[in-house]
Amino acid sequence: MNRRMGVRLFWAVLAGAAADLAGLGLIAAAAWLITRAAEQPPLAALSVAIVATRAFATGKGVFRYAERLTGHDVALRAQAGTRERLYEALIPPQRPRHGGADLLSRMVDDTEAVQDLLVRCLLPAAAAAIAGLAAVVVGLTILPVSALVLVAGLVVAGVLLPAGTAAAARRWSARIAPARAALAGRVADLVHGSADLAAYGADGQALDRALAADGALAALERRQARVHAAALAGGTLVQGLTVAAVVLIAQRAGAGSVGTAVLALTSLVAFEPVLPLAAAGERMAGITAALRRLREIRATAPATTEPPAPAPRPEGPLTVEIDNLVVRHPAHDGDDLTAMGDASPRPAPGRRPSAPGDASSFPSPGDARSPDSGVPAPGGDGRLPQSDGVVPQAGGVVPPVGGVVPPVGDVVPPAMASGRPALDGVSLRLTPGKRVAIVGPSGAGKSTLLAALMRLVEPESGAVRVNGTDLRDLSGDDVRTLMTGLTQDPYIFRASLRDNLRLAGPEADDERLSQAVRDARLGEWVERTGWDAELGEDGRTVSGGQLQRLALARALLYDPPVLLLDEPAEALDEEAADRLMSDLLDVTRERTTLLVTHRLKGLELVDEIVVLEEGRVVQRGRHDELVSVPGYYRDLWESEVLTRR
Ligand SMILES: Nc1ncnc2c1ncn2[C@@H]1O[C@H](COP(=O)(O)OP(=O)(O)OP(=O)(O)O)[C@@H](O)[C@H]1O
Repeated sequence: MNRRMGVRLFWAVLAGAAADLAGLGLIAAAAWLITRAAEQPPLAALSVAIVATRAFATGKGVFRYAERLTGHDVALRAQAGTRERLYEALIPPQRPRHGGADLLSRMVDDTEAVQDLLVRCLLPAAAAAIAGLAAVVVGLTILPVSALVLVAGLVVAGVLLPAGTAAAARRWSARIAPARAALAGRVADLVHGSADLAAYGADGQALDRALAADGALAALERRQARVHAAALAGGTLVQGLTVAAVVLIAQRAGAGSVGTAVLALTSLVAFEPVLPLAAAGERMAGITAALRRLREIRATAPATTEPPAPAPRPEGPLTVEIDNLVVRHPAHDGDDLTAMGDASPRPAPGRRPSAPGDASSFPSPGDARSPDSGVPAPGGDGRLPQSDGVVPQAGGVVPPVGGVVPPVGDVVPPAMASGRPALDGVSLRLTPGKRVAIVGPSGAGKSTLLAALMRLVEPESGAVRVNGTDLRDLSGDDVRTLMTGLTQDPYIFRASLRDNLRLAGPEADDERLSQAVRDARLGEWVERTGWDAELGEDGRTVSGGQLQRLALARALLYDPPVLLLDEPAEALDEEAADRLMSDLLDVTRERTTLLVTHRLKGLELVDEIVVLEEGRVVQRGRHDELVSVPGYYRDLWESEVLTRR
């Protein structure tokens, strides 16, 4: 917290304490006034008390207003600052350790905890301490022994009870938080997976599971609410007992009716700001947990390290040299997203689970590729599945809720399981205008190579250089200005078609936009749909093929010096995919391009084909050379020719 915030907080505490003191003064003055008036003294003897009562009554309202204003001002500023720091922490490429629902709840609920910490805990506690102290001082001046009783009561209600509720809440939240996370995961599954659940008739089961999670959470919360009610009742009981004790002591000590009334009412009012502290203690447990979760996110190390003084961005025609590159993905600790019912956004419509002939696009760093579970190919012949776009599923098994259907067919064992690097000594040279295609079975490391080029993963050894400058010396943003393209699971925003495209070219005029959609073979659809048509969130109103082409149009519009394309024809039917690939090879002529693909048709036009297997280059050359020698490429080519017949 900076100095300015500290000063604001100080004023808020002062205003809160002044309001409580005014309340105390009001009761004390009123009590004195009423009891003294009963003795019928001359009016002049009451005038000070009358003025004081008025002043305290007005002051209480004014100070309370000032406290609310300054307190909320500080709290909202602190919350905004926390959100800002959280967003900043999320900007650099990171391993996605948290599911979408979890992250959203951290961004909304956990940052609100900062507001509660100030408004519901720290400010009231500070104000209550000052008011309590003042009440004790009043007691000390009238009857010191009554002040001791008051101190005891205030300590029980203001310290012991809140400590007890905080401890109980910690115990409860240890049980409630997982139950809440389980419910959030189930609900996210229902929302994002509704189409799949309906398709496999699994919606009833999923709904039952969500209802069971809801029931479990409700039962825990009911029990917690009982503890909460007991704590509140306990506070009121302590208040009553303390006041009764003070009255008894005052009477026994012969404090007189005025003194007794002042002591009793002062004690009663001193508890007013103290009693809510039991609830604050309970909230405190949730707040500390929320702050810990926020720190956890902020402490997550970025996937790559930015250089302290980035080198200038290389200009002109670019030559990219990949030199003996080794990349190893970090092991995932703890967050098993699929097992937890990962609530991350569903794959784009039309996307299928990773399967042979169907690579998912290049990953965000740390993307846990659960599809690559190493399920062996039926018959182990490494053949491609039929190319009608239907992915065979093992025995027609209903996909696990929140999980992924295991792929069948041509996959290499996951790098994680075998401890091998995802890329193991890959070298490649991309000169200006050269087009290179990367092919290989699922899990071979193709997407990892593109991620390394976009500086989304850190190489273990080797280097990627652009015009001689190591990517590690450039800022990540600069690298992604030079080399980018069709990303993994492209996202379509809830915005017009034009705005969705403009994301990649805010300055682009209509002609450039039209050219990009024509190049992505989307012209007809755009004409039919209209540039101003609103597209749904996550592309829910467009087909898988349209989404893919729209993303491709975006990449073409951005027009980076080195164009990276990860399975641009994914999710298209064979005819459309062939057309798209042929157009793509047309528009990328003379453009430095790295193309990851499982479709070999048209690759005779590229300058070099690199075959990756288990992170290593196993074949490289031109199409004609590769089909003339036995190996993965020729097998793939033959199976493609067979399936086209
Ligand atoms: N974020 C990650 N964390 C851990 N392992 C990963 C991660 N991303 C990929 N891997 C592993 O690295 C290896 C290469 O994965 P990569 O996604 O690069 O393969 P790919 O050839 O692009 O596969 P596909 O064709 O299915 O997209 C695989 O074994 C995969 O399990």
